[in-house]
Amino acid sequence: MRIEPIRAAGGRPAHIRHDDDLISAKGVSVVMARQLILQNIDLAIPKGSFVSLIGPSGCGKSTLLKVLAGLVDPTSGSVAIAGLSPVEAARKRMIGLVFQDANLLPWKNAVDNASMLLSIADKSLSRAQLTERGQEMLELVGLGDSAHKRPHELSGGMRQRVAIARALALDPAVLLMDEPFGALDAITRDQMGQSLLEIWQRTGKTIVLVTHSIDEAIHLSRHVHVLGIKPGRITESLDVDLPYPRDLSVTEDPAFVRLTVQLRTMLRAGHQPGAAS
Ligand SMILES: Nc1ncnc2c1ncn2[C@@H]1O[C@H](COP(=O)(O)OP(=O)(O)OP(=O)(O)O)[C@@H](O)[C@H]1O
Repeated sequence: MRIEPIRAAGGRPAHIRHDDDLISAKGVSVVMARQLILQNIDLAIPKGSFVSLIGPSGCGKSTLLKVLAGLVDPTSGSVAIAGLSPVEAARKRMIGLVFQDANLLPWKNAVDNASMLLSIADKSLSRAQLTERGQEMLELVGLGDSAHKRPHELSGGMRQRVAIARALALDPAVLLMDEPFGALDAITRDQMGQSLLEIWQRTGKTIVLVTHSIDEAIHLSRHVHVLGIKPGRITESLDVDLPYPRDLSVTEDPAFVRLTVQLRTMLRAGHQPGAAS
């Protein structure tokens, strides 16, 4: 993985499809247990972008992320990741996943947890190579000094950093994150968001983040897609035209406050079942 210095990132409106779209979903609907969970989702996510999905509880954000990850098949419509099906992309190690629970192996230390998926994916790597890679990823997430600590010796935020390191060790093109900071206190959550932003700018990964937090979505993302409920569908998309690099002081910027008000209004509309898109 090439790790770049932090740089400013450009962008373009979310709804315009380009050749540089890494992820595209067209007309995706999902029916589960005879319920229409997702309806006619169109998404175009440019390579290197940071996109958030936000919406009321139960609107289908996690299901949509699972569709992108190849863990749930759409009932109709299609998804492509760099022209491949999500299952093929996952097989080629192009997708990294991070969930709310870090799910670390309690008997392994941080560096072994960080290299755990890589050790399964690439049997040709020696133990020394795995350790080197795990250590490199721990440095990237700011945990270089904690390589030998076991999960019970780490805070919740530190465990999530290891989970991010574990996903990045595969050098995926896409990082799909489902409420990764949802269980953390507000200050740790802010710090984790800031770290994620720096990791994104250093690695150039394409990140899709599911979040319930309006501030987190605006602080981190280039584009925010709002989902409405019953059925789950994209009701609005918002471009966050705040320059990168961003730090937490951006939250005091009047433009940030305006965007949070705008997003809150969009979310309110999406809370009405079947509200028009
Ligand atoms: N395997 C499944 N079988 C049947 N229904 C399911 C299944 N998985 C999810 N659902 C339903 O799909 C809907 C969307 O669930 P999902 O977890 O995707 O929503 P969400 O927006 O991520 O919710 P939250 O914000 O609370 O995590 C819910 O009504 C849920 O009960």
